[in-house]
Amino acid sequence: MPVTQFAVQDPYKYNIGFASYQETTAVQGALPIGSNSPQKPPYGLYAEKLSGTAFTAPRDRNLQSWLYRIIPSASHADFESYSVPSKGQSLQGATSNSYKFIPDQLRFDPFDIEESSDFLTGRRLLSGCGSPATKTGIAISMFSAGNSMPSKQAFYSADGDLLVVLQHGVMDVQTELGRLLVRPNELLCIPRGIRYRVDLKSEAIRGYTLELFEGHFQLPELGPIGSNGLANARDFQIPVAAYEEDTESEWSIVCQFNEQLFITRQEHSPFDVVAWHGLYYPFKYDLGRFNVIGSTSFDHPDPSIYTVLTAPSNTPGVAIADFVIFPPRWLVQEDTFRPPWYHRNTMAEFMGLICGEYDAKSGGGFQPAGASLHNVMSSHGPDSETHHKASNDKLEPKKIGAGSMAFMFETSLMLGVTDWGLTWSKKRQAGYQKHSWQPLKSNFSVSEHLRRQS
Ligand SMILES: O=C(O)Cc1cc(O)ccc1O
Ligand SMILES: [Fe+2]
Repeated sequence: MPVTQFAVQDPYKYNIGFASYQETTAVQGALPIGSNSPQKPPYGLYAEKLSGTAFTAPRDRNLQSWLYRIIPSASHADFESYSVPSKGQSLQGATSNSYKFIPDQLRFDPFDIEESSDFLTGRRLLSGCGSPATKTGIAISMFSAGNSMPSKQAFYSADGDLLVVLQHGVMDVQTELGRLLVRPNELLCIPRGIRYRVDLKSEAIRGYTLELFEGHFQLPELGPIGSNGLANARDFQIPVAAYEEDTESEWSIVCQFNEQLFITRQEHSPFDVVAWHGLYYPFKYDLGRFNVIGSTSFDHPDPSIYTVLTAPSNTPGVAIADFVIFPPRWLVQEDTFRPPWYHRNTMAEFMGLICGEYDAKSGGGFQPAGASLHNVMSSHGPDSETHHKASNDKLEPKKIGAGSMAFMFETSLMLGVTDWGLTWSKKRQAGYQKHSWQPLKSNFSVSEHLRRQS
């Protein structure tokens, strides 16, 4: 069900279309026509280019935007090192250097909401691989907040694109390129470098983030599915230009650079972009609009049919990160064990739950705001209870996952876990593997099988 049914209405206007060329202006005539950097841009604005790819990237991957702003972003003081005041482990305290790479299947209880935090100070690195300095890999964090970011503060990350999966609350996100309201079941993507701030439109927020240090997300190919299906390009929403004129107050800009934070100050709002055009911009997508495709005959398909976005590696068909969802859907397969099969995967699978119950893990151990990690080649699948039930269920058409939305960050990389995840957060479930799979008993009996066949 689309999030538009959600109680909090979205006051903002959007343009639409994944990877579609945009032009938007908050003041008529602010966009130069036919050129990008005229000698004198309209209204005395400064032209500034924002590159999301190398200038020379192939046309079909090239992401650039032209911003027309009141003061260039270059006008600021020196950067200084910055530590976030936080009770938990700060971004600086947990970096990729401290990852533990372990094969254990991991599951986490719902992560707490840290009321005293804001979106910036409330991010806790949980898992990842690679390094922003070499533009390789990803990082997965939990975030929670009970406060808006301080007024006159903005944040940007030089490390990579940020995918936000909001699990609770409502976020009002002011970006250089315009404003977005984000509610649970909506996905937000803020590309590398774009300045933004997060105000709360609810008492608290909580969710998951994926930082992509390399490349960008794109829609998966549809192949034989044809020209529509899964996440349709039309359903991606892009902010329209919205600026504030403030060349008096002191603003602080916090920057994440190679997992460290820096701060600089300037006497003008970073949200002064009056007009922009290009292909590099933030967007949001309502997961309720996902068009689910599935098997109408037999067998459980690979979860890749539920891919919303993929960030490809240089190896064809292999992703640095896929964002996959498990929306409500009908199961109709005949003579089929319908939950996911037992499997070992060369990709690592990090899962989270926005709401409801994940059909493959019903026993209550995988809860909204919790998580699981099944690393490279770590065996997993239905727990013994789910197996027993699904092997004996009557195979009628059945709607599963009503009111539920589970998701998976799937990556070709091995995922390390921070000490915050393993111990400090106190959310790692003891005995996950023991309770899920060790109770599985042998059902092997040749004579019983032959008896049933005769
Ligand atoms: O492990 C999981 O729950 C995720 C998953 C779901 C599915 O339908 C098939 C494979 C898979 O890894
Ligand atoms: Fe899996």
